[in-house]
Amino acid sequence: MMLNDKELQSTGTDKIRKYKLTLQYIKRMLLIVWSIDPFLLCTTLLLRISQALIPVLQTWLTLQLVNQITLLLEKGSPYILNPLSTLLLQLLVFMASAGIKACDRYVLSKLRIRTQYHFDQLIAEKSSKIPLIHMESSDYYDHFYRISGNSVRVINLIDNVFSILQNTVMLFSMLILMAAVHWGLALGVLLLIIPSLIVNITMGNLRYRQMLEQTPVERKTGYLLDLLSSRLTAKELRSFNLSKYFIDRWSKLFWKNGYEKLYLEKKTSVSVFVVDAFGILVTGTVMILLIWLGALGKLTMGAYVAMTQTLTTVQRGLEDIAFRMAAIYEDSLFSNPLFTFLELPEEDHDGRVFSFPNQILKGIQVRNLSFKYPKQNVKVLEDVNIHINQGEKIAIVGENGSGKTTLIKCLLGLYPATEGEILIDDIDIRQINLTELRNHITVLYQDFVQYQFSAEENIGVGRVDKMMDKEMIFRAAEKGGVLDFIKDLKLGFDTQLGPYFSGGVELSLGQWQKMAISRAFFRDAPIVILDEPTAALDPLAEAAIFDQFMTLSKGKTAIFISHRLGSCRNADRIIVMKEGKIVESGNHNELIHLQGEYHRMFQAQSKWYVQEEKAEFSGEFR
Ligand SMILES: Nc1ncnc2c1ncn2[C@@H]1O[C@H](COP(=O)(O)OP(=O)(O)OP(=O)(O)O)[C@@H](O)[C@H]1O
Repeated sequence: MMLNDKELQSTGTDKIRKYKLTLQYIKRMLLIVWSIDPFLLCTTLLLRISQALIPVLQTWLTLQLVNQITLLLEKGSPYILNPLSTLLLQLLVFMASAGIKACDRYVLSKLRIRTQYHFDQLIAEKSSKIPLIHMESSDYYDHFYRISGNSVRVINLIDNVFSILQNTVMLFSMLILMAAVHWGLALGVLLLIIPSLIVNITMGNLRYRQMLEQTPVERKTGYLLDLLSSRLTAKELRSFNLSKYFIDRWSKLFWKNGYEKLYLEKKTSVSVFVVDAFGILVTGTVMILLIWLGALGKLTMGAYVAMTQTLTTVQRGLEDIAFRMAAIYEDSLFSNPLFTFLELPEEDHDGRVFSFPNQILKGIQVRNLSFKYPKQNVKVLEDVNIHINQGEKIAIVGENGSGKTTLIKCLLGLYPATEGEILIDDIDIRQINLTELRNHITVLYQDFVQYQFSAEENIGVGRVDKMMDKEMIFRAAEKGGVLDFIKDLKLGFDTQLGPYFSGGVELSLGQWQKMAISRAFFRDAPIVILDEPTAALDPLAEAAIFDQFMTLSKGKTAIFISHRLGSCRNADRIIVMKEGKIVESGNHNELIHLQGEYHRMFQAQSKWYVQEEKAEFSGEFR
């Protein structure tokens, strides 16, 4: 059962339930680590128990050694053999202890790396399966921020559980030894644990609540730092003299959280001091008890030395237990977002019982489609109806924000329709196998990815199963218009692109776009969608790319979005969108004759070109 953030903030109201949940988390984590490597887990357990028995053995040897040395001092050299053999034994125990510690360190490191791999893999897989619509909300990014780096807490938790076990075994053996001398000694050291435990658990709780509250501001400070250091923003920041403005904003946010953190640290430091002072008083009382026992003649020299040594060891062990118990509590709280994240709903594969049609016959039908973004009241798409025939080339045009990209994302099944449906050959896309649906559509977004990989991989990722087919990559590069420039690169298709990694060659935005277009050609799917991927190309290059797409996508259904209406003239049909609705539909000539929205936009654009032409003739542009 998962604990949500609100529940966690209600401290004091439901503590028992929270501690029960902590135990559940521990159990869950132990089971996960057990599933990762049971052998390593058992080895760690054995090593910790062995380590736990060393201090009692050492204390007993110290007791013997001091008594033997006292005897040697009193009676002379015939008594030398006993202390020498005890000393030798003690050295051997030290050696064994060092060996066990070294093994434990290595085994734990191995377990740590394997656990981190396991969780990072789970997080990566989960992230790739979360429906895109969830990623449109800031809640997702707050959540993701909270879990980043927290997978390491899982192994910390295991380490802490085992250390507590080790210390408990050690303490019991030591307490037995102390109680054998006097019961008051054992009682005194037991008193040390309680305040330390309370303070550490309370502070852990406060730190967790602070982390939850501070996440949004913390993310903003991170974002501002990224803006200040990123290559993508460097140009604009310098040109607009924005650095000081952003540094000031970052500084304010940093200190907002910084002061809150410092306040908590101050509270923690005061509490720790109070606990330490109490510890000193208890230790002092126990030491007085020892001296009193000495005065009564109930303590040998060896027992006195051993007891003071025991006192330090026990005190350290108790402090360690208190600290680790609090750490476990804190780690389990921090693991809560991790487990919640791993339980987020994934893209729905249920009910997707249909395969993608082998051959599309009836085309794509959008029926009464409406769509709202999460937490928004306004419909971004409203009652959209389109029928796209198999092999038809459709252009979608409209002003910024009219809903073109959102419509495409609905068509791809990336956003679920709020109302209405989308059918391919009469099959609702919500019922088509998701992998097949994606495999049959090539889509090129306006914000396509500039992969910092080789030129060959940049094209190859369009279709991973055909990535090794160099001939096919070559042809895709040719179609996308990048072949000549790739040939000119020093290492040809093997050249690393982008400036992020060593030896990388940066491309112009237009060249990156052509790489992305080649990738789309390489994918070779029956439905092709281009969401304004040619914006960085000059008008001639854009027209050429669209014409080439038209020719090369013969027999395929193609949908493309462009703001340059000249590029859409050759489309079979142009769909005009305005404020989330389809307001006009027809070919170029029909829409021009209609004298409506398309005509208005076309006139505005052509006027611009005509004016430019006139200006050039009259020398205004020189
Ligand atoms: N993640 C989001 N959350 C809320 N609203 C959004 C989100 N993304 C887009 N919108 C809104 O949806 C509307 C349609 O956006 P969309 O990106 O589909 O328009 P578009 O026609 O493709 O615009 P452009 O031509 O500028 O690319 C806009 O009003 C936009 O503000």
